[in-house]
Amino acid sequence: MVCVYFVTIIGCTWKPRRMALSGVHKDRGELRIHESLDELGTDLADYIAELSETSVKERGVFAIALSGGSLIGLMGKLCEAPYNKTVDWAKWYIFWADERAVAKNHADSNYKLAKDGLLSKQVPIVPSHVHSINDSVSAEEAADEYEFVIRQLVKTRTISVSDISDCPKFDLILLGMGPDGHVASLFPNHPVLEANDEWVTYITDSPKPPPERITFTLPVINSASNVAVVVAGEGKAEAVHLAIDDVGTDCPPLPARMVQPTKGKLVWFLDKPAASKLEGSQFSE
Ligand SMILES: O=C(O)[C@H](O)[C@@H](O)[C@H](O)[C@H](O)COP(=O)(O)O
Repeated sequence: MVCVYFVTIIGCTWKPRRMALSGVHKDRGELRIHESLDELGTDLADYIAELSETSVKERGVFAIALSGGSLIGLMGKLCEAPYNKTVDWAKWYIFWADERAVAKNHADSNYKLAKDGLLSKQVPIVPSHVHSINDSVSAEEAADEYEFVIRQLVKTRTISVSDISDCPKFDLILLGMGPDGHVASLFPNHPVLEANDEWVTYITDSPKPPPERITFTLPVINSASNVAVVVAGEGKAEAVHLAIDDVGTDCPPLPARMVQPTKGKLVWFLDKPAASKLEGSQFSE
């Protein structure tokens, strides 16, 4: 089905995509607004499969970082035809942009979420390429250890390196966003937003349970070649508006607004309810 929309979003130029409306915001990246979650899932799977192909062609590997939350369910189509057969899974190296400090078999574990929803499906991911975060040490130790692992993989260029800093340059970092505008475990007004020296850090007072978490810092997120923020539902519409529209500088920016890849590409995958408060947006079919 081809949907035609008439939309004006301030600062954007738009073109209809196969199943979505796609536009490039003047400074907040590409916006892809979908009619349904099913369409969003198909577009997301296409996008990840294309980036994987390009990266494997250029570098021989694909270094991808996942988050938790609804993102993993929305990635489900990747494990179905045609992607289960066409994606070069053996070249994937998988990381987590954030993790909760709980056991790997705990219902809150982002690793468990991804394992149950993706990694355990019929896709030939190499187990030694799955770099989960150590669940048997403190959050602080786990963050240090994870950064060390990433440093070793940057040395061997399994993960690329930024041309303008010493930061790792992941081929793709996938983020969800909470209704408060947090991404990974970077929460509004939290000192973790200022962590610039570490690649991976930890918090012990997350406003969203569980309290102890490990997270990539903003410099790492903003050094990636590609960052996708995947957001669905009306409950997040206000945060989407604050993260994308020109809202002035009276209030500190939401963490999601601080996602500004320096040289990489930012893409927002939204459904219509999540996009409903974008300034000047009027959807009509
Ligand atoms: O571990 C986490 O809590 C997540 O990584 C977190 O950053 C998540 O992506 C957002 O909270 C959105 O989650 P939902 O999509 O489920 O709202």
